[in-house]
Amino acid sequence: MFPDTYQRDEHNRISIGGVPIRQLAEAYGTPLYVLDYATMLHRIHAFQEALNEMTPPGRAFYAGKAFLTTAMAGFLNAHGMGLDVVSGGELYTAIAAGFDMQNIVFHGNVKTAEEIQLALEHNVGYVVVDSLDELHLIDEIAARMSIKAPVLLRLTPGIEAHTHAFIQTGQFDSKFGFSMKDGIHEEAVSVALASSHIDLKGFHAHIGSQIFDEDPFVHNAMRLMEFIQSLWEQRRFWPEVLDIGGGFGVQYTHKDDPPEVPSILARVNQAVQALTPRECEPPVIFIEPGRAIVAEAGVTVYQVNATKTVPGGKNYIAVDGGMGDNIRPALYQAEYMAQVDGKPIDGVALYTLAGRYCESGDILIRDVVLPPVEVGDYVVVFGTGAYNYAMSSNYNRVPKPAVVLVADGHSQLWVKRETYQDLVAQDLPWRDPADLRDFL
Ligand SMILES: Cc1ncc(COP(=O)(O)O)c(C=O)c1O
Ligand SMILES: N[C@@H](CCCC[NH3+])C(=O)O
Repeated sequence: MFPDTYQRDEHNRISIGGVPIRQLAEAYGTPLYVLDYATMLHRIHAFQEALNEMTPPGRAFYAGKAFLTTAMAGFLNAHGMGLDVVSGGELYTAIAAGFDMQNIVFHGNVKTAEEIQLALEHNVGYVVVDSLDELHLIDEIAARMSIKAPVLLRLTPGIEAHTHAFIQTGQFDSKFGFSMKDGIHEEAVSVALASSHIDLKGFHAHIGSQIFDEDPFVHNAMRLMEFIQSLWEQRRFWPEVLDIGGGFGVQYTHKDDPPEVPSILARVNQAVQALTPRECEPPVIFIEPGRAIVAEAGVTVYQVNATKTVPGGKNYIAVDGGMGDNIRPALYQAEYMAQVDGKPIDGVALYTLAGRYCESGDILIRDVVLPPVEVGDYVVVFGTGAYNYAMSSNYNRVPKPAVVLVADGHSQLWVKRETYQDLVAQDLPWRDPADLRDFL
């Protein structure tokens, strides 16, 4: 759950990437998202090594929804990672960063005509199709552009991964993709193969997020393989690509026991080889890890604003951030671990880490054992690299924190802290509705 470069010195001062947390807090303010370069790089290399062990070698497309900025896209591109985007905004971020567009898969259960056009104009590697309506729309746009759109069809394989219900996606009644239960997936294949503007490259199935068991990943690949075997037998169609999505679990607290990615990928490889007919080449396996690359690379630094003990004995620590920068506890009852900078690691009291937002549910950590905490202390919450900044909001008109990268004793700003001026930048002043000239 800690960044790989996490250290505590003899005075219990925490540093990440060789930079003391206190120094970062003083230089950039709090709350502050800190990302460790070394951790991200190690995770990327671990995925790449495991994928290179596969025959044919697999490919990784980092899921931008976990955390994406222009600098992040540039960093991924420089290290040969592909990118999974789910909106025009994520796509535009990749374009702005000069990302290799062939190394992009474009996802999402809703893609507007403008988004599809933008993706095709920039030659994205693959568009992952979610519905028959979308397939027809892509066909129409590709026909207008006189091109063949490279697509994967997203299937829902009926695999229920054991994770929070809100982050399961593989079950038959999911809003995503073509269910493999009622034949709609076969209809989609027929439409795709009949179109002269669709190039059906393969299939995708993502079963959920924060998954700890190895088996669902392997079963997902097997379910896809059985389907393409049937396509081969019935239509002599064999795909180039099978994309098994992301979802590799990470450690947020000591209770979490993440799976071994090399073992999952070796088992997937074995299943794919075994289920490939002799006349065919095994498809290239794509994966889309998001959380597993950034979650543990990130920490959030907060400053303690107040402490109080309420009737019943509960000890609150109120910090200067909360659900605006980390919605996951409120949304999924997600659990996190925290430490206090400059204080002993052994706790003496049970605390509730409360956020600053006007919601009783804005609790970052329900129960955390910490040393005595005082106003002004810096509290570090671990494992916040994924789906924190990405899901942040301006609730209560609180500006979003800065994001800073740390490496080898240095820091580099990746996203500036929002200002009050930024908050009002898109607002227009009040105008009297009586003056209709101001209205459309
Ligand atoms: C299609 C798809 N791919 C990849 C991911 C990334 O998941 P994770 O961050 O759990 O690896 C998601 C999110 O769950 C997804 O919906
Ligand atoms: N946002 C979720 C995961 C959803 C994944 C998107 N398919 C989380 O924080 O855990």
